[in-house]
Amino acid sequence: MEKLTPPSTPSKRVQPQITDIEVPYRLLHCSSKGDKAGVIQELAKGVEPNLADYDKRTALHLASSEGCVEIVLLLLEKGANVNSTDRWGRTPLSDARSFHHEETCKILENWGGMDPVGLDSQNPCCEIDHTEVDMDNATLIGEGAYGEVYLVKWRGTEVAAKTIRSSIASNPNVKKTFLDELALWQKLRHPNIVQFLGVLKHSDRLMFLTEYLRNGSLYDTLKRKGRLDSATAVAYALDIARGMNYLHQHKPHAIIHRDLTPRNVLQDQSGRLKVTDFGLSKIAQEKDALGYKMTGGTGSYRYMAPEVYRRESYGKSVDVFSFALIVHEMFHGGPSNRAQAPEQVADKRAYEDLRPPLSSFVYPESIKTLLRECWHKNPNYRPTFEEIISQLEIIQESLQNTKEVGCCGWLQLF
Ligand SMILES: Nc1ncnc2c1ncn2[C@@H]1O[C@H](COP(=O)(O)OP(=O)(O)OP(=O)(O)O)[C@@H](O)[C@H]1O
Repeated sequence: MEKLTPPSTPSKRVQPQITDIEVPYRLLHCSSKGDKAGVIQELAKGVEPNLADYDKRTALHLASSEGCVEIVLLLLEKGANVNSTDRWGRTPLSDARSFHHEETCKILENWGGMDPVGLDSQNPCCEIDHTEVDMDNATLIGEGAYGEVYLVKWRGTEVAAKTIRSSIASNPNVKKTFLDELALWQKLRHPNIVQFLGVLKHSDRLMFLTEYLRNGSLYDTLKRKGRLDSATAVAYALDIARGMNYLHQHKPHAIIHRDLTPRNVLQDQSGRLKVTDFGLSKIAQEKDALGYKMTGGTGSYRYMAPEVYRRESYGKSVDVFSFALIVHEMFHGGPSNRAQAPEQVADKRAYEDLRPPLSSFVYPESIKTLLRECWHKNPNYRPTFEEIISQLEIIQESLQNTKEVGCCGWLQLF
């Protein structure tokens, strides 16, 4: 399976970077472990109390999540920003509330702490009574990195039931993160986003329901059909881009998928594509034996943006990079470098700037230009999904015009 949980033995080229960044991050590690002496030591060395990790999580976020009252007080006294927000717009108070650390909440509130995502953390996931789901007649659809997926009937309607392995769900923090992600997912409504329905209550396993998409994943389609014709590929690309644009424009903070792959794009009966499983890659970031792991690595290697592989800070454009590789596969009929191990592919992309080939026969010029922009090594040069949608709409129109003109080969128009 090519799913990346942070590699235990990262590539040699990654190693020196980790060593470099791990030193100041001891403050974060000690804060999450409740090691007050360690925190005092780090602060005495001059480590900045507002130091944040790749997800912009500070020592105060971590101590608040764990309810380490003394460390929270210490950090505040040393100048930690009580309202620093992480990548998902969460403050230390949001975290303390999520884990019901009442005393910590009071301290943070006294210091002026606010909780901008309060509604998220107080609005639990929609719950479905497990007796309403007919598990006796469930059909196994498939299995992914997180668990099995079944086709079941809920109130007489066919839906997909996704189970989460007990090895993952048994960790209370991971479970909490997971339920928070689902609570966010349940608020989303978009034709190109798989609809979340609810989490099962009183079930012996952690399980949630989504709409059932009977045509399976884009991965299955490409395996079955191979290369797609240009009109279909562009229509599919537009579906994905529209779903992703909705996630990236989400307020108050953007939702980054971080694991956009052909397996996470499903097709409904009418042929429309929908994006699924966003945010779930977060639960792959389990804590290491020391209690805190400094890593940027989540998602599947084959579609991973170079900055994620190199464990640098990253933003929404990591999804644009993955999107480009998916579009490439639609024209190509699958990954171009199937024979190579996914991690090796990611390594070469990250350190040798290698990208899949763009043969002139298969790829219209306009698509080539778009792909080069989307997988640009500099994340700042990659277009937003809004810009991608505009470009794809123009390409789609040109394709339609070409069809109407009929006699000329469509390649001439690009
Ligand atoms: N809502 C759904 N409707 C229909 N089929 C689904 C649905 N969700 C998942 N599947 C199918 O179930 C299988 C397993 O899906 P799952 O999302 O668990 O893993 P994956 O996406 O294949 O891999 P990974 O977990 O590594 O991302 C896939 O073949 C997928 O097509």
